[in-house]
Order: sequence, then C-alpha cells, then structure tokens
Amino acid sequence: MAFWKRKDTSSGANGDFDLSARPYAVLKDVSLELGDRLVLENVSLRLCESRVGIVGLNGSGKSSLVRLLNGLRLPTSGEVRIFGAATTAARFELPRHVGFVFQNPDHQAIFPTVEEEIAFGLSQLGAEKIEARTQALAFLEQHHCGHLTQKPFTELSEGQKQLICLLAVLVMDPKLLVLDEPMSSLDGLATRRIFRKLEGLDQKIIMISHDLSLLKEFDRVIWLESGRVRMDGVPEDVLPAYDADINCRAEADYSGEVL
Ligand SMILES: Nc1ncnc2c1ncn2[C@@H]1O[C@H](COP(=O)(O)OP(=O)(O)OP(=O)(O)O)[C@@H](O)[C@H]1O
Repeated sequence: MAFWKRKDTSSGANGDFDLSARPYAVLKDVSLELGDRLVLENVSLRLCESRVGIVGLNGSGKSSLVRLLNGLRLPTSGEVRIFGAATTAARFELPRHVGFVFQNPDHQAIFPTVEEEIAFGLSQLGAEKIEARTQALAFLEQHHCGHLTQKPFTELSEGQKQLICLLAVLVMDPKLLVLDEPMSSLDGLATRRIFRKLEGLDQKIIMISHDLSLLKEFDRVIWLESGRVRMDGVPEDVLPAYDADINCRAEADYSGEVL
C-alpha cells in the first residue's frame, strides 16, 4: 500500500497540484508555534528559483521552515502552497512531489537493509517487488554504492547513511528536493560527489547548510534569524552579510558583550 495517492492531483478544495506552477512554493504570512514557542513568525516567501539556500544560526527555525514544505508540519497561521496546492489540503500527497532528506538519517530510514530502503521508494511509485529490487540494485551501482546493497542500515557510517538517504529520495524523482544539511557528515570526496550530483539535477532544490561555500553558486539565499527572515537575496549579498554577523557575534562573545 502506498503512503500517498498515485496520481498527480489531489482532490478537495485548494489541494490540486500544478507541477509547472511558478512560484512553486508560496508562504503567506506563516507563523508556527511548537509547544509554547513561536518558532516562525510572519514569514512570507515566493520561491521560483532552481536553487535556494537557507542559512541561520542554530535554533533560528530553518528545519521548522522546511518541514512546512512537505507537510511534516502545518502552519499555526498563514498558508503554505506547494505547486499550487495548500499543504493543509494536500498533506498526504506532498511526499510524492517533495523529496525530503532529513538532517539525521536515523529519522528517515525505516528498513533494515540499504537495498530495501531504496526499493521502497520504487514500490511506492508502483513497481512490483522484484522489479523494485532490480531497479534499486542498478541505481545503487550507478551511484557507486553497489558494495553497500546488502548492508544493514545500522552498520553504515554516518556519511554512508546520509548518502543512502539522499539516494532513497532521488530514486523517486520528486519535482522538489528539500535537503536539511544533507552533507554534514560526509567527507570531502563524498561531499563533492553528491554536490556534483545535485548540481546536475533538473529538480528544484531547497537546501539548508552551515557550509556557506556550498551555497555560493545558488540562485538565492534566505537568512533566518529567530524565526524571521533577516535577509533574502543573491548569495553574493547574503552570505558575506551573514558571515560578518557571525564574526561580529564571536567578537562580542570574546569581549564579553552580548548581541
Ligand atoms: N517539537 C518542538 N517543540 C518545541 N520547540 C521546538 C520543537 N522543535 C523545535 N523547537 C524549537 O524551535 C526553534 C527552531 O528549531 P529548528 O530545529 O527549526 O532550528 P534550526 O535553525 O533548524 O536549528 P539547527 O541549525 O540547530 O538545526 C528552536 O528554538 C527549537 O528549540
């Protein structure tokens, strides 16, 4: 049984997908409360760009923001539309179109072996069991991971886990990829390999990263601070400003000032 309906449109008011929608993601005056915390406050964004980066200090609301994009969280107020569909109405169809790679691979993987993890996505798309397995093996080979096929997920290194989680999403060919620090545990070679892979993809990509060098070639970078958008623009403007702010805070720490 699939987690989502195997069709490109959902039924119900405001829940219809238009996969060519531009902007592909719209947040209208979105606030999000978690427990007694206001985690996001009046965030409005219209995303059309192919590559969008999100930066911000720990706890600024980045993961919470991207979780709104695939329906893992629903806004407390305001509205989120993805490919034209309101996430409240299309929550259960969203994973078909929005591939989400978690910051922590252990929060994503659900199957004992690598092969099963990859084959699952294919069976969600309608492949029979044997067909899904064959395609999963070929996909793993194609991405230099054939040697991991029968490995238990729990026995992978952290970097290998991140790689498999990314592949498990890519194999489903979603229109939008949302990546929450997908390379934080990868070595330099694996980071470069994955980054090259990402660069070549047709999908729209929204990626959180603390490694600012990865976002230099992106089309747009959004800087979150305390649940609000502090700056939004091209990387050449936003990244140096964010970096300068970090330096300023570090200096203030050193001199005993509080910012
Ligand atoms: N389930 C929850 N209940 C209450 N507060 C939460 C919950 N999840 C997150 N928060 C709070 O929301 C704020 C934003 O968290 P979030 O994980 O979105 O930040 P982040 O920018 O992704 O941080 P990091 O860079 O450390 O991953 C934090 O103050 C966090 O403590």
